[in-house]
Amino acid sequence: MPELVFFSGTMDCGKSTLALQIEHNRSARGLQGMIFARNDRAGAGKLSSRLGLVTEAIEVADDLDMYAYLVDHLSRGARADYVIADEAQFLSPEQIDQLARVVDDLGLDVFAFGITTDFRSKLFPGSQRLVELADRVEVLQVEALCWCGARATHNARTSGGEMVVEGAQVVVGDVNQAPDEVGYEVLCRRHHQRRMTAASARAGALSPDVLPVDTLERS
Ligand SMILES: Nc1ncnc2c1ncn2[C@@H]1O[C@H](COP(=O)(O)OP(=O)(O)O)[C@@H](O)[C@H]1O
Ligand SMILES: Cc1cn([C@H]2C[C@H](O)[C@@H](COP(=O)(O)O)O2)c(=O)[nH]c1=O
Repeated sequence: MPELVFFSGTMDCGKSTLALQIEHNRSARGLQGMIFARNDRAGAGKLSSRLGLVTEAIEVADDLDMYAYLVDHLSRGARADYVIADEAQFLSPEQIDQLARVVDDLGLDVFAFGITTDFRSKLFPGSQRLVELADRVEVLQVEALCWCGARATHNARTSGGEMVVEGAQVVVGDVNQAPDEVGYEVLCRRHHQRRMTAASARAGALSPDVLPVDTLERS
């Protein structure tokens, strides 16, 4: 049975790498994928991984009907055996419905990859719809880690190393940015709730006025 699968995780946990591996394994067996992406850091029309691999993709615009696009592609005699959608958190709920229809009406597997929550730990609308509709939600097995060593479960947006909680939901960016730039850092829930990034924890540990993290966490 074809499926809609949502591979979800924090930033930097290997989602795009897995998307490229699925694409590689299937195309090595002669299958033809339709690859969609939106707002990839490598630029429009790309699906890229931090491991350095990149492939061409259809850039999903706000008004793209993904189901109609596939129907048109197939009716022109072109092939599509499966669908990959990276950065799926940026798709609209309507576009996720279209992907579900691709599974149900066209009989294709759809593999969607994305982060579930934003920097304020609120669901992206596209991810919410994926959780509602997916046949399976798969959490990636390689754990991204918080600076404290715990499994990272949340995405923080940082400015000058400090966590920020105000701003637009969508700001394309990366982890490990220079400290003076807006970037992202993955954290465990405890440190996301306490707004403690690696930089602020380090600063706290250096300040004689601040209790060590261990003491804070026992209180
Ligand atoms: N130099 C490296 N050596 C080994 N693995 C790396 C290296 N750089 C990045 N990675 C791996 O790549 C992962 C990020 O992959 P990527 O597919 O870009 O993540 P995502 O799409 O989830 O943001 C990291 O979690 C890490 O496992
Ligand atoms: C948390 C959060 C992230 N983003 C952006 C930042 C990146 O461009 C992508 C995530 O890409 P990745 O391949 O999973 O690293 O999402 C955003 O726009 N808003 C946020 O709150």
